[in-house]
Amino acid sequence: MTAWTDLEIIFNVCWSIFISKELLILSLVIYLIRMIWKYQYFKQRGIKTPRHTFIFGNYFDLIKNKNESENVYKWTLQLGKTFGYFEGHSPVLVTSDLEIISEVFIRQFTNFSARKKNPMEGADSRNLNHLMRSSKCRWKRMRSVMNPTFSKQKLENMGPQLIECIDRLINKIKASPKNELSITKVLKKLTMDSLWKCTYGIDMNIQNKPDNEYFEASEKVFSDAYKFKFLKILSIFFPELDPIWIFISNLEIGIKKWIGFKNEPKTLIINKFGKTLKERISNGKANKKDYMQLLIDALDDNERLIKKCDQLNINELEDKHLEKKLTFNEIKANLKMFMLAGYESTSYALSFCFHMLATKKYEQELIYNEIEEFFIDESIVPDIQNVNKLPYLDMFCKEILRIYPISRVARRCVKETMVKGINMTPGLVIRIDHRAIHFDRELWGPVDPNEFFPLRHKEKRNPLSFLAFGIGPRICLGMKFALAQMKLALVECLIKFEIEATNETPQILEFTEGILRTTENDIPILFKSRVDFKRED
Ligand code: HEM
Repeated sequence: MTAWTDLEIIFNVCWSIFISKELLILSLVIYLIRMIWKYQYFKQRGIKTPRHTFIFGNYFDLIKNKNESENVYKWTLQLGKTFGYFEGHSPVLVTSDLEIISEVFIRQFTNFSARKKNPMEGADSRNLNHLMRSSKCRWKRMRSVMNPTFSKQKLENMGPQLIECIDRLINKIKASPKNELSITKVLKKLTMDSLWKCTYGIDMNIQNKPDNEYFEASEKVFSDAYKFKFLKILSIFFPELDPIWIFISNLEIGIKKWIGFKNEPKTLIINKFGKTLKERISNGKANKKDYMQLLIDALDDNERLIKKCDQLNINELEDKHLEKKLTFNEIKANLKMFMLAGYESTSYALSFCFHMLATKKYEQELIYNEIEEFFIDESIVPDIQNVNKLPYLDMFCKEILRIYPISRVARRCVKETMVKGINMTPGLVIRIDHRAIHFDRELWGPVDPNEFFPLRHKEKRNPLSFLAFGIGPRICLGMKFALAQMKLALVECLIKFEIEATNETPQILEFTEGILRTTENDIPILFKSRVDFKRED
């Protein structure tokens, strides 16, 4: 009802100021007819949908209990591997059919080079839209600049900084009362500290700063994603009017700032990066080879040249014609994106690992024995390369991400095409039901996929069956860094501590979904100093 009331107000204002009543009524009628026609999208293609309502589509069923993945999976069980639903009147095709996934994400990638977006994000080519939100040649240009971020050599160089950050975590554990810690927040600080140090070359020491303004702002970006926001909802139900919603949102931010409210978290973060960036540029070519330097080396404010490259056809774009350049604003936006993409996801993956080690002691024993055997010689200390030589640990981390996938994987069609007999048109979102794939008996059996069983990764599986980091050219850019950090932190902690559950540690994790799929509550863990780690002199 309120949505209608607000629309009425907007229409009334437009009415009295700009346009005639008749024109407005005609526009409204055309809009409603278009909406009715849009609801035919899947019917015209012979694709099943759950029952939906006018205007809202399936949106409220989708976000019910803040658990989108489970709701989507329930639809898969009812409707089969491929079906459609509506967010407002925007169609979303859900699939766990590997043939369709392979076409969309790999073979026909250029027709699906965009991600699912919130209408409030504006056009993919908007100046402040970063790698995650860009598409076509703009995405390719940005990705080609960032691809070397975690090359083998660069990752090796990051090793000592990463270890320094993990040492801070160990000191935090040692200093905690009764060695008991709620780990989620602590690990978020670890992963943020590491990203600042390893990829931006700045030692923020966030782990030892209780109220770091920047950390709090980043946390707020994620927690805000769970909050009901009227403008966001309107933009989902009436995406064609997004310029209006974006304008109102910017106006709201502007007014808040003007009357002295603290900066909105995203603005605070981007300003911080703008300042850091200017400092690094004015210091001349710093002797650094990190992510920030990669972006700075690509800095070019010849926007005309850059935008010309973005207009090219991605299918015909050869590497030699690709301008590996970024504007100042793009660099700022990407610095912000990279931190948000990296810290929360890795910290939750690590939290789930600690929870598993605390609640399944035999898993801890298996990993500990592997570590003890590998590092028995005192001259070998854990580093970013050798932690990759522990096969059980590797399988353990992958199994964690199989049973607890953190991030959704979806694409948006940018060019009309046929996929497995389905006509897909620009704007259609194709979303993978990763819950269905990660728990598919044919792909992950014979041991019950509902069981936590790392050894299942020993067998060669279909490469499309593990989707924790996505697939195809837009696969997670930070995958190697995330895994290295997880393994190094686990090895360092297991050498020093036995990990145990406390009376408050939940046996089963309860999930909630905003930008990522995470746990609602923090996870308390007991770290008991280890006395049995043996090394040969
Ligand atoms: C365990 C930790 C992580 C998980 C589970 C994860 C998962 C994902 C997933 C599922 C995607 C979407 C891929 C697709 O659409 O095919 C993604 C994209 C991305 N991730 Fe991660 N990620 C993690 C850590 C990181 C880290 C540490 C960084 C950076 C430091 C990072 C940076 C990115 C970026 C930049 C993209 C966008 C790539 C593009 O659009 O081209 N991620 N991640």
